[in-house]
Amino acid sequence: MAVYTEVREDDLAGFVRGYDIGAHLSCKGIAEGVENSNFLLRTEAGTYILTLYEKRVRKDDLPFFLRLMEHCAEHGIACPLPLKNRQGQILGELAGRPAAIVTFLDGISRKRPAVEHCAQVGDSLARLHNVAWEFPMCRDNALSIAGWHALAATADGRADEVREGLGETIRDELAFLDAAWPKGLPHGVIHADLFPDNVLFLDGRAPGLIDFYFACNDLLAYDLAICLNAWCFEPDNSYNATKGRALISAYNAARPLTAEEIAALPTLARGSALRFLLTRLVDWLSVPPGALVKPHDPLEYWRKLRFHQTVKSIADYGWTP
Ligand SMILES: Nc1ncnc2c1ncn2[C@@H]1O[C@H](COP(=O)(O)OP(=O)(O)OP(=O)(O)O)[C@@H](O)[C@H]1O
Ligand SMILES: N[C@@H](CCO)C(=O)O
Repeated sequence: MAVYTEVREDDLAGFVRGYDIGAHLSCKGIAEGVENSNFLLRTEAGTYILTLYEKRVRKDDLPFFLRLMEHCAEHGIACPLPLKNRQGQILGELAGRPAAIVTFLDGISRKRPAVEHCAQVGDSLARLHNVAWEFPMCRDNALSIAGWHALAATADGRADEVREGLGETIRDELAFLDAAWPKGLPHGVIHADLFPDNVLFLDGRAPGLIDFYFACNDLLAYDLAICLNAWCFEPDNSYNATKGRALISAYNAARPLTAEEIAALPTLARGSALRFLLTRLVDWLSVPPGALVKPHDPLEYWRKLRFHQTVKSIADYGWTP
């Protein structure tokens, strides 16, 4: 359930009056998502998403996320466009929280993506990178290699509660990545969380991309590695090379990978697997007994990591240049 902040009817009406979208007709909490409070807002002018940003999102980062969505939407990416209020601002305040209204995207997310969905995501990710290249603002990735050490320290001593030997695996992998992490690859703005629940498919148009709240500046091919992990494994954790080929080849067609990126992909995939293993592990260990929120399984990413540790080159992902 992702409605943490309740909004009083009169506060909502006042907030909506600040925009040129007519009076509000209904406003319903959205159950999906875990970070922020999201509402489906219907007004006389149409349907929108109202988001109240909760504690995990730093207020200082919000202009980056919202301006990035605006930049991408204005450059042809199917993503939410933040609305400007009557003062020309895209960020306001409601019920004591920073709040924004963005356009609603039609479409449905695919829990079990097919090969064609992987191809569409590869294409959309590359187009996003091409367009975000010119975005003038910057935000460091707090969840890149330096951040993984901090996360590992947070879970220190307790990883083995989840699986025996997990603590040692994490330490060894960090040591490997410290030595092997590539330098000098093309970098720019990345989405950094383009999982199936953040992509809305609709026949006849490019998929809609949402949830830009991890976006940051980092290696572009690292974003592809995140998608490889999120889209190309089956529920039994086996890697699907047909999906991998579709994803990488569609990405490469819209933004050709450099030889250095191709060589680095297995290392980037290991880093990405470790990143989600660590954030999931920290969340898993911090859930109080009896809590309603069901955290994501960290071991899913431990299994993915083990697969990437066996990969010799990009050909093992089903694609060759
Ligand atoms: N612009 C949009 N158009 C249509 N639906 C949207 C839009 N934005 C959000 N949603 C819906 O709201 C849900 C939650 O949104 P979002 O993923 O941004 O939330 P979150 O709290 O940041 O979640 P998390 O980080 O856990 O994925 C989405 O799964 C989707 O169903
Ligand atoms: N996509 C992340 C959750 C944060 O949005 C995960 O699956 O671990």
